[in-house]
Amino acid sequence: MSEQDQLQGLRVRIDSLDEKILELISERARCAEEVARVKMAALQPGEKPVFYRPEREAWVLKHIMEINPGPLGNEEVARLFREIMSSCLALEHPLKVAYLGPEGTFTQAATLKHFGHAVVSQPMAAIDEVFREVAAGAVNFGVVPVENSTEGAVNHTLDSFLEHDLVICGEVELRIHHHLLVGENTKTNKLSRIYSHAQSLAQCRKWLDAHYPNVERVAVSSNADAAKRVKSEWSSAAIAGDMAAQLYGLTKLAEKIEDRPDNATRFLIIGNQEVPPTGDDKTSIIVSTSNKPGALHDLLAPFHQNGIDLTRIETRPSRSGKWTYVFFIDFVGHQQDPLIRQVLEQIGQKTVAVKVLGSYPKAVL
Ligand SMILES: O=C(O)C(=O)C[C@]1(C(=O)O)C=C[C@@H](O)C=C1
Repeated sequence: MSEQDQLQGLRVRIDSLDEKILELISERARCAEEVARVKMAALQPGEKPVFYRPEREAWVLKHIMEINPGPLGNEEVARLFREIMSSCLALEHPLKVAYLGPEGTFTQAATLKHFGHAVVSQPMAAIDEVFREVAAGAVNFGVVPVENSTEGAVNHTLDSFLEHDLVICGEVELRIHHHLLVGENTKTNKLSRIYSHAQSLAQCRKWLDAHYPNVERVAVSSNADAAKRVKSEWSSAAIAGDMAAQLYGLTKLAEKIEDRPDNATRFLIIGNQEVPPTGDDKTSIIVSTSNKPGALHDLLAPFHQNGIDLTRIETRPSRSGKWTYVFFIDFVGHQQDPLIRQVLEQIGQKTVAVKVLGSYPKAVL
């Protein structure tokens, strides 16, 4: 059989499979519409419907990865189902999500990775604004960066939790690849400035020392802002990611220039909704202790005694007194698990105050 005939035969098969896939996706979407009707019908007077169910979404994605027969990889199939669910949810009720902008930031990429492309995403100028939009009910959820594997905690986010009463509903992790970007008119042999966010400059410090030791490094409010400036300046370059490069039509002079190849940032989804357990959850708490010797040891002992995995501990000034501190602690488990309840009670007896920021499914994608 000629190549042409073979291709013709395979394409006929693909067309027929696409039609079946479309039929099944449409049937799934009709099911989601039915789910929305059931949720609405079950509402008590004054109760608001909850369309977005992070615990269910985590289960669906994990299940798909478990039964994936290949040849597509697990991440690839999960990404496809992520988008199908995103569209189904938009049929039920379009979600509004605020993120740390401007457009083209890694936080926008994290938002789309977590919620899919069918959400209505709104860029905010600062982390605190994301918190305020969610608290005011202007959006359903917010997405903010909380820690980077190279540079550590994002203090603005931690501090905002001290000022707002919001719940952590999820987490998402994003591999961060930085590129050196230039515009069409950039004279690449005459670079005098490299713009980027301070954290990104820090994440590429060694690479910059080796390749551009004498070029001024200018910290700006975001990587997307850096990319925007470069468009109109012939002697500047920016360090930013793929989304910003695409958005501003820049080309890569050098790719993946981050000093650590495993550079990743963790983002939190903030909202007003408590998330039920999935069996594979994390919990985040804020604790303030008295300022006396052994206080931190007393605080951590119940975790150790009960075999609970701490995944992170961070200290910040409490803002309510000089030299007093609060601890942000993340650990494995859900606040409704009996063992975790017991640990939280024990901690409550030993500390000045404990506040649970939320229990949420571990990042799946
Ligand atoms: O199971 C639900 O509660 C749904 O609303 C359906 C569905 C889905 O498409 O599978 C859609 C949105 C939710 O966030 C979770 C799952």
